Amino acid sequence: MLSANSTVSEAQSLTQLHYLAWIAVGKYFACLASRSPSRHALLPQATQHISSCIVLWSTLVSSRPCVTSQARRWREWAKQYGPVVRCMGPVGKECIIFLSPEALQQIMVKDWLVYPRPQIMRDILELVAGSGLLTTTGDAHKRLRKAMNPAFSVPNLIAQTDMYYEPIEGLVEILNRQIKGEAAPEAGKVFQMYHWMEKVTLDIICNTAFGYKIDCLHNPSNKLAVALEQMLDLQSDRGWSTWGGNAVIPGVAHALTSDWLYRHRNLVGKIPTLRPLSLLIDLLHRIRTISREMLRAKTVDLSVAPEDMSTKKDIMSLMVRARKAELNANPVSEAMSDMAMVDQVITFLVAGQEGPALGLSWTLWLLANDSESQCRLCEEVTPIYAANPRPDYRTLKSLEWLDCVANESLRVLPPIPQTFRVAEKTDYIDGVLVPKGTMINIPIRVINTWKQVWGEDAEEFHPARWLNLPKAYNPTFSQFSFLTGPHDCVGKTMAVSEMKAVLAALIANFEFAPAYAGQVAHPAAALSMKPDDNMPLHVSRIKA
Ligand code: HEM
Repeated sequence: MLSANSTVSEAQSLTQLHYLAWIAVGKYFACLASRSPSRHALLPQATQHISSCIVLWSTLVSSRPCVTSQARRWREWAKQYGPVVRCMGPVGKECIIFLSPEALQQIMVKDWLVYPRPQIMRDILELVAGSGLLTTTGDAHKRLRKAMNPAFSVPNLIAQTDMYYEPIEGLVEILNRQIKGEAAPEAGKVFQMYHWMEKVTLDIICNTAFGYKIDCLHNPSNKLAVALEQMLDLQSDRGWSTWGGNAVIPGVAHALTSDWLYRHRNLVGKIPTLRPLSLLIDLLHRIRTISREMLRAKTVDLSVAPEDMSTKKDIMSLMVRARKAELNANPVSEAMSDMAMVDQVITFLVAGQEGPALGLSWTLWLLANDSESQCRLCEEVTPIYAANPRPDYRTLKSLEWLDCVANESLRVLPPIPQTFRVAEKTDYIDGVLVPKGTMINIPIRVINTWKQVWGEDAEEFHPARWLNLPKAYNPTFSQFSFLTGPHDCVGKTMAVSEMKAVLAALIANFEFAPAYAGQVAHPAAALSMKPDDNMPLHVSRIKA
């Protein structure tokens, strides 16, 4: 076990410290305003909040290269000191990293109610993704998850797979057209692949989650696509430190989505340090307006044509239908309100688009740098694609090498490289005392590349390792990209199936290579791991 000096404070800019001060003041007043039974408990409670904010904040917001090097440092520590790393952060706040399956089982599964997502993380997620699965915990979360699970069941995913293909065919057509338009089409063209993956996955999630065709592949100025793209840019941009810092001040997240602040956003924008906030207010308003329109259209659609209801497989239709059935059976039941439904729309938009876009971009990067694996994938998918360019769920699942490639890419470069939990009571984990209030880092990328499980080449991309798994491999804890337990990723099966459908079509049609000699990856991590350079790759047509 390691007691290390502060790992997080070194890269903080003055601006970020300014926001830390804001958080501290805000959290302190929140505690004062809270209905705490004893005023004497207020100061420790406030200090607890403040220090949690500082640890999480400084981990996520400290400059992006620092996050990457910090992850690398943690990897080194885990290698050197074993599966428990205890770090002393700013203001004496502890953050512990656990890697062993036993510890992860306790935190994520057995005692999941004792280790929720930290409040600061939920505040930020609530702002961008609405109040939903990502932000609730305990009984409220259980109820919501129960309502959502049927939408992600395998029979429903089987029925949905065909909905992926209109956007996928649109993407193949666009890449083909742009390559043909080049002076020397046979030489191919460089594309910013992350941009294209963002578009195709947004089209897919709108289709599968809401039955709503936005076709942002062909309409780059689509209002929703533009707003979501700007929102994701805000996440990894320097603006993050501004809006994230303000979002955790109590009441601010709520205010940012209010009509009043929306009407006065230009005033907010006049204060230079608050300019990203003014953009955020505008984006949140646009996304919420469009989500409300989608929900209204859906509700009308389902009430006008009840006979069509059973044919609609998108997630929102299932939810509207379930709510209707619940209200019919019991008019005074606590069915989800319209506001709550809009929040679910936003949760799925945000969570359901970015993960697959990142997973696909990193997979293409890895394949571009491993021509042997790419060739083998091309040999596997080409005959399938020639027989039927819209392979169904079961066909995609049966492709062995495609499965190896998807698993290995998600293992080596997980779209969400780390997450956090907070201990709500004092207990022992892995024989180590974890005092109440301790921040727990779940270093997904470190877990996925743990040498004790995966061997000396754990950090390298070798899809073939999935054909002959190591003895120490544990199906739940050795590839942790979707976590496990009641808060694991509800969309994991959908995400993998969607990634496979896009990859099969791309690899059957194109060859991917680095955009230039000596190209290196630029992972920029805040909450998710985005390629900082939008992943330029050289794309050429497969020769017949
Ligand atoms: C490759 C793609 C994806 C990856 C790597 C991924 C990863 C994750 C991870 C690591 C979490 C847990 C976060 C935490 O607890 O801190 C999570 C949660 C979640 N994901 Fe995904 N995800 C992906 C795709 C999707 C898709 C396609 C959807 C929906 C359509 C989705 C919806 C959600 C939701 C709603 C949660 C919250 C679950 C809960 O707390 O009950 N994700 N995801």
